[in-house]
Amino acid sequence: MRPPFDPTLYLVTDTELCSPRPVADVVRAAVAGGVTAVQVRDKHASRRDLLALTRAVRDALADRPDVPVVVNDAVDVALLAGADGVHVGQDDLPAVEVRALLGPDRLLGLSVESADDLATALRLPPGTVDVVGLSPVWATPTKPEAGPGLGLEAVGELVRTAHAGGLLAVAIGGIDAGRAAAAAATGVDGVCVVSAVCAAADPHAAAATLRAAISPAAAR
Ligand SMILES: Cc1ncc(COP(=O)(O)OP(=O)(O)O)c(N)n1
Ligand SMILES: Cc1ncsc1CCOP(=O)(O)O
Ligand SMILES: [Mg+2]
Repeated sequence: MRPPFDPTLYLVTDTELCSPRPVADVVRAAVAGGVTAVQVRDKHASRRDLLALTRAVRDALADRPDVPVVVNDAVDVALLAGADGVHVGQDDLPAVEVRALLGPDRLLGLSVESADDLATALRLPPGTVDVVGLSPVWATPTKPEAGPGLGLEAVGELVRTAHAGGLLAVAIGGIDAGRAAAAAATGVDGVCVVSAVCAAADPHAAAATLRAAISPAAAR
């Protein structure tokens, strides 16, 4: 059985943007502010360092078992760290093979950059993928190679198709406090942020502001 997964406010970490603060400290503050899921992402870390980073984040959330920790790209690290799942993109290991390594009890996220990507994801064996990351909603300096944004209308269409196929959908790319409500209004199950929290002077306050923008009634 998969762990509970509430992606309402999904933090994807960036070690450089968190610096000089330890990533685990930023994550802990952001979760206290309303982040509901965390993805450990460090494109410059060795596998060894990514493993240590993931363990540090898990330890920092030891009292928050309700907040899943997902590893970006590295299924080996996710398994070794006992993480709740892994997120892969179109150029990473194929989702079916990652699922075979992960087993049935962990979450698998897959990036979707087009209607074709989504159609391919929906043809995978049932239970392969849990959530698609619609990417990017807006162009973003955090990942310039992600290219131009899909736009809100296209994201809304992808969300409807993902839901019809039984998948959760989250939106990522260029989402900040000013855009979070519009991104959430597409019908996504959650919004993902990197710089809006990792580069914030006060990650707790940044998360609380995002959370209030996304789900005003549920805001703490
Ligand atoms: C939730 C979520 N969606 C999309 C991405 C992007 O993944 P990918 O395309 O593999 O790019 P990198 O993050 O590996 O640079 C994501 N990480 N999370
Ligand atoms: C990892 C990733 N995948 C698509 S866009 C992106 C980065 C999003 O960063 P930000 O929230 O700072 O725009
Ligand atoms: Mg990737």
